Amino acid sequence: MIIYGASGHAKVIIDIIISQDYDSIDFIIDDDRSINKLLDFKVTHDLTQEMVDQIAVIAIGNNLTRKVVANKIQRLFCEALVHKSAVISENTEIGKGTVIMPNAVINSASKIGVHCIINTGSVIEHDVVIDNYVHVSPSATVTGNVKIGEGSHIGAAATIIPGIKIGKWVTIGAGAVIINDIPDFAVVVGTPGKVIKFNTIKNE
Ligand SMILES: CC(=O)SCCNC(=O)CCNC(=O)[C@H](O)C(C)(C)COP(=O)(O)OP(=O)(O)OC[C@H]1O[C@@H](n2cnc3c(N)ncnc32)[C@H](O)[C@@H]1OP(=O)(O)O
Repeated sequence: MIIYGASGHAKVIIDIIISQDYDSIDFIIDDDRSINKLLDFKVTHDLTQEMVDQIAVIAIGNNLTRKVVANKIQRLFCEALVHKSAVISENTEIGKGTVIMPNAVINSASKIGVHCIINTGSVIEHDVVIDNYVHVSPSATVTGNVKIGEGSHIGAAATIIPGIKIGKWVTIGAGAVIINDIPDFAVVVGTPGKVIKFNTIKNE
């Protein structure tokens, strides 16, 4: 397997891979030539012929950058990587390249897109629909029947009450409690959550 991005996020992905004995970590690749090592792994900077048939995961925390890289490299991406301590209903759909961190819970009939991050200890309740490139941060709670649009970031320990629709490329601040639908690109903080500004996302 190839890990794209020698980041802190990559370190957690390495733990997931080791926790499940999924596959060996064959290469870690990063554009930044000043990074030569991540934990005990060598970091390389150029794609070589021997990497061509390797499945890949993108270890980049920024949602837009993850989307740009996924579209650019057009590789065969791995099935969802799930830490062994995560609890996932069998009645879920989870897209390729998505990573599920330790102690996350995903309940029945939820659907999660490609290249998402479902971070440590977060809860995705039943019948939730999460679009591609979303990040649900540590300890966030997404309750039943919530929908989250592409590229949105749900901050650490935020709570979204049932049935709410979060637009695309939204940022929900850490600790916010979301009780109303949120428009595309909004940045929302507080309890109850209020829109304070809008993200400018180019080339989404
Ligand atoms: C494994 C990992 O580490 S995953 C990483 C998870 N990351 C997170 O959860 C981070 C979530 N990000 C936040 O909460 C950020 O504060 C954001 C994105 C909401 C806002 O960040 P910025 O755009 O830089 O806004 P900025 O810091 O200038 O704050 C703007 C205003 O909102 C307030 N504010 C910012 N964040 C919050 C928050 N979480 N809750 C309440 N108020 C907040 C600020 O106090 C400020 O108020 P003021 O204008 O009255 O002074």
